[in-house]
Amino acid sequence: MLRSVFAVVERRAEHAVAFFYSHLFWHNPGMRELFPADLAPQRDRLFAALTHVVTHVEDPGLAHYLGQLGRDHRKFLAAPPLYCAVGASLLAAFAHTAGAAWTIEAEKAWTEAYGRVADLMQAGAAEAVAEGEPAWWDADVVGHERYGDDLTLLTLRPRRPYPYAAGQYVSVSTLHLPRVWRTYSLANAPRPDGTLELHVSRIRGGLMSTALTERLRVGETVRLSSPGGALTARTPPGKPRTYIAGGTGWAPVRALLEEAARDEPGLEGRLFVVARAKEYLYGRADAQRLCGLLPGLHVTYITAAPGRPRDQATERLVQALRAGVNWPAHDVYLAGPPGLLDEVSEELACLGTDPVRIFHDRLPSVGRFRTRPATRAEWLLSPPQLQWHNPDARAPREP
Ligand SMILES: NC(=O)C1=CN([C@@H]2O[C@H](COP(=O)(O)OP(=O)(O)OC[C@H]3O[C@@H](n4cnc5c(N)ncnc54)[C@H](O)[C@@H]3O)[C@@H](O)[C@H]2O)C=CC1
Repeated sequence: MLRSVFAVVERRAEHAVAFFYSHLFWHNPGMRELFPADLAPQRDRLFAALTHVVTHVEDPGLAHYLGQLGRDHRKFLAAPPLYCAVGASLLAAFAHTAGAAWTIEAEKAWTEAYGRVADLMQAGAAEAVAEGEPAWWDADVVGHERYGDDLTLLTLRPRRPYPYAAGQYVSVSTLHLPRVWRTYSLANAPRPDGTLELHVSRIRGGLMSTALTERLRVGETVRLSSPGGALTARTPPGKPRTYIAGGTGWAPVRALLEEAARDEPGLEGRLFVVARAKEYLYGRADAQRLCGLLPGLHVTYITAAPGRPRDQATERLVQALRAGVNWPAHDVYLAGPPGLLDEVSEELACLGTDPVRIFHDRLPSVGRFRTRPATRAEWLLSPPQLQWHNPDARAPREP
């Protein structure tokens, strides 16, 4: 029942989301200020979350997932009245959009489902409060280094201990863009002094990357969410592995290598560092240093040929991967732009790497939100990619 109604609503997602926010803010004008000025990215997150729920209804892990989501939603100042108001507006949007599929049974099923979702999220939030976990971590900007026009290395010092594992990412918010949160990979393994490094690539039209590059200054404070991400898997000792970093995807790979240099300096593997051009290989010196500490790691740098488009570097990378041997034995850690992740994952699967041993996160690209497909044909031709901060991977996972 839940899925059949959602299938109809999802096909009219643009319309449903527009109706949902209009309904919410019309009936609760005070709640507008809880949301960012630009609601476009929100609509994808809302449907990403709903899609996750309806596709995992029978999954026993769903309750845990919703608990984590509730914990994480504290950074949006989500309190019980918001959960009630969102539920009412969501059901109104479904009723408006689902047409003949919105029967009495459908309304009952969705009302119960939303109630359960809201209860689990609020229970997760209450648990976090009881454990003393903050809604967000304030962190002081202690370093702001520019590399060329587009790249900034930020060093942050959280004001209280920030627990995370190498390879994870964090949502960041700054007062320059109230209520906007964007994900960035943490570029270092936990350090004794608690400082964190983020690599920010300025994206054309990207609000947050531009604010962090152009407007943020040393001495200011940013907010950090709890960490998330799938690069917390670890390869069993002795198993070979490959790290592939595209652009600022170097950040989480650097963190993983830092950890490996400390815990497993004898590891055998390959490292590919890919950038659009030579001057964008900002991690080269660091990669050399880490490879010095990891003598079994063989590094290859790949850039596009001068004057060629940046994606040519990916073609070159794919050729280099094809020249490698023994792919079925390797675990692969992959980070970079979504296009690179797709091409490389596909290629590695062809080369024999077990797809469940290819670890990557899909961080949302700022400024590239497309309209969602509205018809079955559009879905088929251009399936939506669900991209959002997934907090459901906090603790380091066992391999
Ligand atoms: N944990 C992760 O996976 C991380 C992912 N990112 C993602 O990286 C992107 C920003 O990175 P930049 O440094 O600006 O990278 P970039 O735009 O300079 O790209 C670096 C390389 O990635 C490849 N690439 C880019 N777009 C591609 C496409 N559509 N198809 C095939 N290959 C493509 C190209 O080889 C390019 O030279 C954002 O999308 C961000 O979300 C950034 C940091 C961490």
